[in-house]
Amino acid sequence: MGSEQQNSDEHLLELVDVEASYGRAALVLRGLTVRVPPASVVCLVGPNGAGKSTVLKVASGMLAPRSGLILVGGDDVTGRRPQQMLEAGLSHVLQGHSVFKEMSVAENVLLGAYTIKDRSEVAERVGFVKDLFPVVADRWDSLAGALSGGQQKQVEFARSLMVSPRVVLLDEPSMGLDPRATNTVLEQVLRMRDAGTAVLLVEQNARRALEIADLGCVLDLGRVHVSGPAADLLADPQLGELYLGQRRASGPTSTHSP
Ligand SMILES: Nc1ncnc2c1ncn2[C@@H]1O[C@H](COP(=O)(O)OP(=O)(O)OP(=O)(O)O)[C@@H](O)[C@H]1O
Repeated sequence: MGSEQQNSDEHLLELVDVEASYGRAALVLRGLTVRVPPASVVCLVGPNGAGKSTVLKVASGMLAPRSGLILVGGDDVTGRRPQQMLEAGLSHVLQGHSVFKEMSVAENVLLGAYTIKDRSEVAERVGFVKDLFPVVADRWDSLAGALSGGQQKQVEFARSLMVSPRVVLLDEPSMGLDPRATNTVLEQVLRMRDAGTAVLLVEQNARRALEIADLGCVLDLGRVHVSGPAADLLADPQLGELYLGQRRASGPTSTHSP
């Protein structure tokens, strides 16, 4: 485990030495490096205000970095706008709920395909997301507002996959869901990965998210404090105590307060 993931040609998304702020306010990201390999779930954890959501905003072009590089498949996309980031292969599922409740599941999902002109490609993608998310297929003609919170989140996932992204950026997909719905949503995250889409995940439920992630990055004060295989982060007692809400079974209590 190290303070930074190793570089390689294999990464789909790389944020390298990124600094970012909101307007002229103080830096929120302070030289942060995060890399997402293919076919992986990379989870960002850390205390409130560490900058996790900001990493996703920078990656999707919602917030331009002050310095540093953003690479997609090795191509420099630094400074591109959200539509261009989408075209480069980065699809952002924002925090909170973004389904249009008075529209059908079908209409919500097809909103994700508005840039695709080829109708056969749209049909192919509809088939893909229906296979991946059975609830989307089963409730295709239902009003989205009639679905549970966890089901609505899967509609958002399906919408984000319509453009065949390389990496999906998921910001706290379990927010507001009960433990059972959280488990369902996180299982669907794994299905997305297994179907070929890498995932950069921010989750309030850090422990549960690391249990399903391949890699984890612990952020603190806008930097990567430590990163590595998610299982290693989970097994580290100090990280558990400081960042994952877990007390050590014995030994002195840390005085750190992240
Ligand atoms: N739109 C904004 N304008 C100004 N400051 C912002 C904005 N969004 C976030 N910030 C500030 O940036 C810092 C990092 O916020 P961010 O949401 O990225 O943290 P986070 O790690 O995702 O935290 P949380 O777990 O609470 O969502 C915080 O100090 C926050 O107040």
